[in-house]
Amino acid sequence: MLRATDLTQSYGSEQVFRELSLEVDTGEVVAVIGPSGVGKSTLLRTLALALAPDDGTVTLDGTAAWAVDESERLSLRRRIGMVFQEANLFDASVARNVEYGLRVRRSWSDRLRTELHSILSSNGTADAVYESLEVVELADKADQQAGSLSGGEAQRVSFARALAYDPDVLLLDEPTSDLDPRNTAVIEDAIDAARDRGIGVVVATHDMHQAERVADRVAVLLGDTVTETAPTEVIFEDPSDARTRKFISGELVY
Ligand SMILES: Nc1ncnc2c1ncn2[C@@H]1O[C@H](COP(=O)(O)OP(=O)(O)OP(=O)(O)O)[C@@H](O)[C@H]1O
Repeated sequence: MLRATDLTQSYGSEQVFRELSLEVDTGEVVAVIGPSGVGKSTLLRTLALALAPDDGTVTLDGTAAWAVDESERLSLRRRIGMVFQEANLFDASVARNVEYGLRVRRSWSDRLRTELHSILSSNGTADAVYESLEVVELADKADQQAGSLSGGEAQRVSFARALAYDPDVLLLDEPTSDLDPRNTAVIEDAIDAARDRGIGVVVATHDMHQAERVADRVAVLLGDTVTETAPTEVIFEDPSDARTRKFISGELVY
């Protein structure tokens, strides 16, 4: 569904990666693993259409994002949700924060506005808000102020907001890097739930165990490109690329 082909990306004269290809299908979880600073965040921002690649294409359902005009690209971008390493919540209730995902979506078109109007209850809180909060096991905190949450809970709310946004593709940039095992497990279950909803998920993580737990396929980003992409068990049990093998076995590879 989301397909990146032969991407090259730089900041000024500093090339981050070259000729990198990656795709994620409906209802599939792809993990991108690689050492710190290798370019995982840059790749996700490129897939999110927030950064134009120097070269290569990003297509969503066959539409090449950088070959269409800006308004069409914006509508492609709106089908992509993102969760960052740090939660970024407003000074409002948990429910309002999640509802924001719906509101953003609602502002897109009159058709959607009409559809969402029908699911919004009289006090302006949608069932979808609670459904999303249930996925991250926080429905009981819907009325609590976001500022009173722990860091892990706040990150779970960010995830719920991304789900309420109802994206076709969800990009997760180190979503659990600051979290304890309990909060990490909730987020990983939520990744499963996203997959069950048919969302294509790309998760960048430096945690190989996490990749092993959540991903259907793994792409290994080493040096300046993806050395190997394969089903998760192949990457961890029988990778074909020598550099992938070294990285998986814990050797430092840059
Ligand atoms: N906005 C920017 N301007 C210039 N250079 C940048 C910018 N963002 C990232 N870089 C550089 O690009 C390279 C890749 O960074 P990126 O954040 O994509 O890597 P990463 O794999 O996500 O790292 P980490 O796992 O530590 O978050 C790094 O050398 C970084 O310093």
